[in-house]
This record gives sequence, structure tokens and C-alpha cells, in this order.
Amino acid sequence: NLAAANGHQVRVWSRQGSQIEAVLKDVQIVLSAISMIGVRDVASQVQSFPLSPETIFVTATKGLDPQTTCTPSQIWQQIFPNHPVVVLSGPNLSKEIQMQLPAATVVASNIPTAAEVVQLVFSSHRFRVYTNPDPLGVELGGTLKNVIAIAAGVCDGLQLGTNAKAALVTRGLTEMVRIGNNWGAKMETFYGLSGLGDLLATCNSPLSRNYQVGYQLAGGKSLTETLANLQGTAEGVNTCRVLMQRAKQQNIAVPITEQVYRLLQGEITPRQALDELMLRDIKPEYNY
Ligand SMILES: NC(=O)c1ccc[n+]([C@@H]2O[C@H](COP(=O)([O-])OP(=O)(O)OC[C@H]3O[C@@H](n4cnc5c(N)ncnc54)[C@H](O)[C@@H]3O)[C@@H](O)[C@H]2O)c1
Ligand SMILES: O=P(O)(O)OC[C@H](O)CO
Repeated sequence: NLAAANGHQVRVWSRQGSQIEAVLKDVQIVLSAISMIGVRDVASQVQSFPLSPETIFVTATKGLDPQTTCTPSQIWQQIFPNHPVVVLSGPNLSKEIQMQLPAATVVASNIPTAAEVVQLVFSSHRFRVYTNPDPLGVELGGTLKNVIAIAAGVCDGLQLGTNAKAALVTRGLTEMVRIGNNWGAKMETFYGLSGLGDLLATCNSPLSRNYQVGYQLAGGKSLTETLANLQGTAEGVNTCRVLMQRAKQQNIAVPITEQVYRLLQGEITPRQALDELMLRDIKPEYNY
């Protein structure tokens, strides 16, 4: 809608709809908003069709590949090594954008001119688009915050109060920065729209599916029941599992992610997760 409102010709593909070949014919930009589970499959399908070498791939998926722990843009870049890939991520609850409420986002790429093209395509008086040279940091911000949003939903579901929520979100950001550092992302990116910005949006909105997962679990629902009633994908559930695997391999301290993981596995109750976090060894605030 945003690109079409700017006068661009837009074609939409879904697996329920039109032929992918017809949609890809002569395109300048391919934007993927497939949920993580389908990214590799769809990128491989796209590979079978001819594209101009200048075609830019934009990815809006917020997740991690369970097999490889790759981010979605890394998958697109592996499959299309000679094409520019741009990450689009920010505090962008889609229902609000659909209602034309004001929002801002980030487009990030190793190829600055590609990010600038995408910035122009989507920018409007209701959608402010910033460029950024750290695609990995931008992508990880949008991905890692989903796990903290599950925890924030639990926090609100248990009615733990504003102090608890502020502590959780702030310590959640510290955890995101620690993981990002290990991964090779820039620390400052996590303090921008795609990190802190998206963390605040997702941890504070019932429109977020990840927040909803935590909220429903705190209310005593099982994960199976919660996911069955959820509209759309809560990527944080899969991301949390992949992250635990990587954190163990790389020896990264991820206390909040670990409690969310155990909760999702059904190993502990939301109250036990809270106690585990509060009763950890006391320590200095900063220890990246
Ligand atoms: N909804 C939002 O507010 C929002 C905002 C920013 C980013 N995102 C991210 O965008 C992605 C999609 O979110 P959504 O809200 O549209 O989720 P959704 O569950 O509503 O839609 C995901 C779509 O992916 C399709 N899909 C999955 N596997 C596929 C495959 N193998 N082949 C073809 N299609 C396949 C599904 O059919 C579905 O239409 C997620 O990674 C999400 O984190 C969502
Ligand atoms: O509904 P969620 O939890 O996937 O959140 C949507 C977006 O990531 C918010 O920016």
C-alpha cells in the first residue's frame, strides 16, 4: 500500500494466489514478508526465474533459521550473492500502518544506494524511513525483541507492575546488545528504531502476537492452545529456541531468553520464571 500510494506499480504474491513467475517479471524490487519458516523455500523458488542483476531484495521477516541460525537476509544473500539485499525493520505493527497512523522504520544494507532506493519507494508523510549501514544489527533488533516481548506479555499478564516491566525491557535490551555484539552487529544500532524502538512497540502493544503469547501463558493457557488461537505468526517462539542453541554454543549469558525458553517448553510456570530471574546472583549492571 505504501509503495502503491507513492505511484509504484505493485504486484503481490502468496502461495494461495497468483503464479510467482508472472509476479516477478521485470521487477526492480522484490519484498519478502514470508514468515521465517518459509523463507528458504520461497527464496529457492524465486531463484528459478530470470531477474535483472539490478533487482533489489528487501526482507521484512523477523526470525532465525532453525537449521543454520542464519538471519533471513543472510539466506537471501546466499541464494542471490550478486544482488543487493536490504533489511526493512522497525516499530511497525502492521494494523497501525494499515490505519495510516504515523510510523518510522529503518532500511539497512551493505550497499547504501540500494537502501536509498528502498527509502524513496516507501517514504511518505505517514511513514518515515531512515537508512542504516548495519543490516545485521537492524535485523537482529527486530528478531531478538520478539523473545523479550513474550516475557513482557507474561509480566503484564501476571500484573507485576510498571517497575517490573521497565526493568524487564531494559535488561532485555542489555541481553539483545550482548547477543548482537557476539554476532558482530554494531551496538548503537540496538539503541535505534529497529532495536529499542521495536522493543518498546512490541512489549507494550496487545497488537503484538509475541506479547499475546506471553500474556495468554500467564493467564494459564498452554502454548498449543495459545498458538492455535493466534492470528498470524509469533516468531519469538521459534527464535527463542534457536537463540538458546546459539547462546549455549557461544557461551552468551541470556537469562531472560532462558526463562522464556523453559516456559515455552512447559518446564516452569510464569511465576517460577519470575523467581528464577529475581534470585540470580547479584552483579554489576554492565557486563557485556
Ligand atoms: N505483522 C506485523 O506487524 C509485522 C511487522 C513487521 C514484521 N513482521 C514480520 O513479517 C513476517 C510475516 O509476518 P505476518 O504478520 O505477515 O505473518 P503471517 O503469519 O500473517 O503471514 C505469514 C505468511 O507467510 C506465508 N508463508 C509461510 N511459509 C510459506 C511458504 N513456504 N511459502 C509461501 N508462503 C509461506 C504464510 O502463508 C502467510 O501468508 C514475520 O517474520 C514477522 O515477524 C510482521
Ligand atoms: O505481532 P508481532 O509480535 O510479530 O510484532 C510485529 C512487529 O514485529 C512489530 O514491529
